[in-house]
Amino acid sequence: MLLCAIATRARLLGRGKLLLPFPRCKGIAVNMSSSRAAGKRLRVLVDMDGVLADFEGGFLKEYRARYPDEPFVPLGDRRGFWVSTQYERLRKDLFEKAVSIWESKGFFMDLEPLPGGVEAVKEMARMVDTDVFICTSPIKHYKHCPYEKYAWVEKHLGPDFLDQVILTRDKTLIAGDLLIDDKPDIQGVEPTPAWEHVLFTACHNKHLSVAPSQRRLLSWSDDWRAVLDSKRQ
Ligand SMILES: O=c1ccn([C@@H]2O[C@H](COP(=O)(O)O)[C@@H](O)[C@H]2O)c(=O)[nH]1
Ligand SMILES: [Mg+2]
Repeated sequence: MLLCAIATRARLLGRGKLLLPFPRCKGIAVNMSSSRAAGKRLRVLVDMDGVLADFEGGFLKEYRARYPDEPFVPLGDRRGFWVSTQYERLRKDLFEKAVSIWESKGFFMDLEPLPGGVEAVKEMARMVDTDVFICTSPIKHYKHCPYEKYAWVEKHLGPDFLDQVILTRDKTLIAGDLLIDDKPDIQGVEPTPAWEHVLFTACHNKHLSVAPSQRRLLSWSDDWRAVLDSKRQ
């Protein structure tokens, strides 16, 4: 109620910022960027690995360079989200070898952008009434990964985009209208996340049949603009 009253009396400033009109609050900006507060803004959460950055391709290239004599899984044979689990099935000790690749310095930084992803996110960010965030899970071996994820965003999307980065190991806690993500089952402590999960097609999930209610984005050449429009009121 109090917030409503404040919001009604406040003057809207630019992108979701309210400047309180009360003398004692002069100059205090309150962040009202949530779609609920602003009424009609669309909030899109975009995953990074497997959606913007080529995790699978980068992994296979590095793994083959480091372990040229070991068996490997061609991208066409990838099944299941966890690379490490499939390698472990190939041979037990390959689990650790797989993990050693993404725990290495430079792995996340050097991932190639997936075709069209950076351009799509930049375009989304320019759309009216649209907020876009990069929502990505860091690995627990935190020495390089979190830093390099920020560095990747700065390099490919620009320094202004650093404000839009959300690092979390539980995406169910993040509020948004859409989550574009290649992981088929996104679970966490929140049983009913606010977002609709749009499954981004990747080598490991392309064989899965999805529930009739679930939507897929086949690539960034697919009609992502229509998916966003379908969520606008
Ligand atoms: O076998 C694997 C494959 C990937 N990972 C890590 O999981 C996250 C996935 O993040 P998303 O935000 O869901 O894309 C990423 O940090 C990978 O490095 C893993 O731990 N094991
Ligand atoms: Mg992913």
